[in-house]
Amino acid sequence: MSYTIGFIGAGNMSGAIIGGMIAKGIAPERIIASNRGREKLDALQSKFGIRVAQDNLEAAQADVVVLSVKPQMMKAVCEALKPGLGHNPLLVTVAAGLEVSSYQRWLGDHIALVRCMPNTPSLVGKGASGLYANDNVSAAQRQQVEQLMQSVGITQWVEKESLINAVIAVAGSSPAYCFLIMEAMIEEGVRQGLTHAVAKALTIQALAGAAELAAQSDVEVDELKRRVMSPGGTTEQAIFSLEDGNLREIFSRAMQRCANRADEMAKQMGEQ
Ligand SMILES: NC(=O)C1=CN([C@@H]2O[C@H](COP(=O)(O)OP(=O)(O)OC[C@H]3O[C@@H](n4cnc5c(N)ncnc54)[C@H](O)[C@@H]3O)[C@@H](O)[C@H]2O)C=CC1
Ligand SMILES: O=C(O)[C@@H]1CCC=N1
Repeated sequence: MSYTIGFIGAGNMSGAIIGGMIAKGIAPERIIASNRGREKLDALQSKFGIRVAQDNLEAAQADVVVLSVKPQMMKAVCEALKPGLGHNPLLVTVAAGLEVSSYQRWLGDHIALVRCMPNTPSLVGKGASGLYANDNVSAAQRQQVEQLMQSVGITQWVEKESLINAVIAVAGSSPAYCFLIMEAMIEEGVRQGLTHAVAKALTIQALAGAAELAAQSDVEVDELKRRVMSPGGTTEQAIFSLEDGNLREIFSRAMQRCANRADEMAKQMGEQ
């Protein structure tokens, strides 16, 4: 793999993907990034040794161009990039709630575009990305983006664009749900007398261990849950309490709001 990768926008998500790629051994000189301010670019350059561009058009000369600005900025960024995309690179957008049709309106119907919905654990090689390709993306380009994103975690293709919103709810946004759960567990551990450091270390390892066990196990997660719940023991009291509190419904509502927001953003920005 020797093609070059340009990142337009060097914020949290680009930083996570770039960091993950470098950790996986992708040569830093193959990566070039642009950003509105210098500070984040300088930080990425000194941390990872990647190349930084003077402007977006320079980063867009790469073979694969990752569009990673906030959705609200995307139209202006794309319109300014358009004259510099004559080499017809593979475009990969990580923006939530912006549909292929919008990019085609801004950049032309011919563009080869993959919508990728990654998440920040990409930084530590544990990313989970959903991918959707428009009809102009060749089989070789599909492989290219898959290989790229698999350098920072797992990938799953979805064959209907609307399913990207479900991917946001399940994977793009979900690290934040997990951090909230961690916060709540650490707070209660401290209330019960542990130091913050001890509660934090145990919480993180318990959740990471549970995730690893689920990943390596050939039984469903409900069975893994059952194996912790000794009848008449402690765990079932906690699980009963969470079920009584309608945790499933809480998650269902939260994830619906997440996906609905992506839908709403697509409608708002699709009109631009
Ligand atoms: N943060 C996350 O966990 C995830 C974010 N995303 C998507 O990634 C995209 C970027 O999000 P974040 O990295 O979180 O935001 P961010 O705000 O950290 O990064 C965006 C970067 O774009 C730069 N920027 C703004 N206008 C620009 C312009 N005209 N030209 C060049 N750079 C410009 C900003 O200075 C900033 O550094 C969004 O579209 C978001 O939907 C997708 C999945 C997960
Ligand atoms: O909150 C957001 O809109 C972005 C998309 C998925 C994660 N962060």
